[in-house]
Amino acid sequence: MSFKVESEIHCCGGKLLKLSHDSSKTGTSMNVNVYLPQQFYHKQSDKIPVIYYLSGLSCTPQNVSEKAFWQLQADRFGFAMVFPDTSPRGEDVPGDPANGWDFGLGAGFYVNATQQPYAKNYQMFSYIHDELPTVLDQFFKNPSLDFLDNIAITGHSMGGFGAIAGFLKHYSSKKYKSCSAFAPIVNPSKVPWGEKAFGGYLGSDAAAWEQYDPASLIQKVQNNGTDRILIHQGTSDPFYRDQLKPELLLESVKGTSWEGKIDLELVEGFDHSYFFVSSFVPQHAQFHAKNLGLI
Ligand SMILES: N[C@@H](CCC(=O)N[C@@H](CSC=O)C(=O)NCC(=O)O)C(=O)O
Repeated sequence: MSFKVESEIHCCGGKLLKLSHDSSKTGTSMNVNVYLPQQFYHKQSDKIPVIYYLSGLSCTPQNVSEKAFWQLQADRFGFAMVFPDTSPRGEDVPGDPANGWDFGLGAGFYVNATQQPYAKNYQMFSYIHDELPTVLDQFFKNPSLDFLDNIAITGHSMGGFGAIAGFLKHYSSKKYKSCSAFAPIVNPSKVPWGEKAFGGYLGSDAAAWEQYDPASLIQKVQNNGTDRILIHQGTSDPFYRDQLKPELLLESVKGTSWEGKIDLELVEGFDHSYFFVSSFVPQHAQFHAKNLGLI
């Protein structure tokens, strides 16, 4: 499995690599950006952990690379960042019949579609959590970079959903050392964006939806330790009350081992944009750096 290096850009103290590769899971070429921090180039670290950042609806890997300022934090703590794309793309990849931006191209929702015509390409869960880390590890073949073991996951909006779902679905194997999210869709089965995506990709079977819905998943996994999930949500986010509803996650964990372990920070006046995301990236970086053993 080989990546094409589309460009290599000096950024902060390290480099942003814009890569593409043929994915066996999606059957398409996939774009992914990787930031390697200054510690990688100056050999200040033995093993550099990786944070996977899942972007939101309509995004490519460029939005976060250009507007979230993760690179400064990566240099500060010594982790690398992986910014995957949000869906398969290409002329033969089916999109939204309604031509919306909340389904189809740019809106893969990080699930494995079971419904036609999406099942062939929209295998984003397997792509993100299995194929991508493996092929990155094989491509870089560098013992200083840890794409597989000491890793964390975060994301924004649809990507916040994808991060929490992926973290919880792999919780028994502790695949991800920590999880955080910016304005995530926490209960997709109950909101319009999620109903449209799950209906289209997974069909009408409620059990299939529950398999990915953080508000259901979290009730089935036992938190025996000190794990916490960090979430920031802007109070002026236009999607807060209809699509995101972070309070539903707090409700769902009442009486479970996760009660009191979801740190939901409501931040007054912030919206849904990358002005919001970038404002709280330093806090999320510190949270993950601690869980990844960097501080
Ligand atoms: N493209 C749409 C706006 C869609 C939008 O707001 N997307 C958010 C994520 S929403 C949840 O998943 C986003 O991150 N946009 C990218 C950005 O750079 O801000 C439109 O044009 O209205």
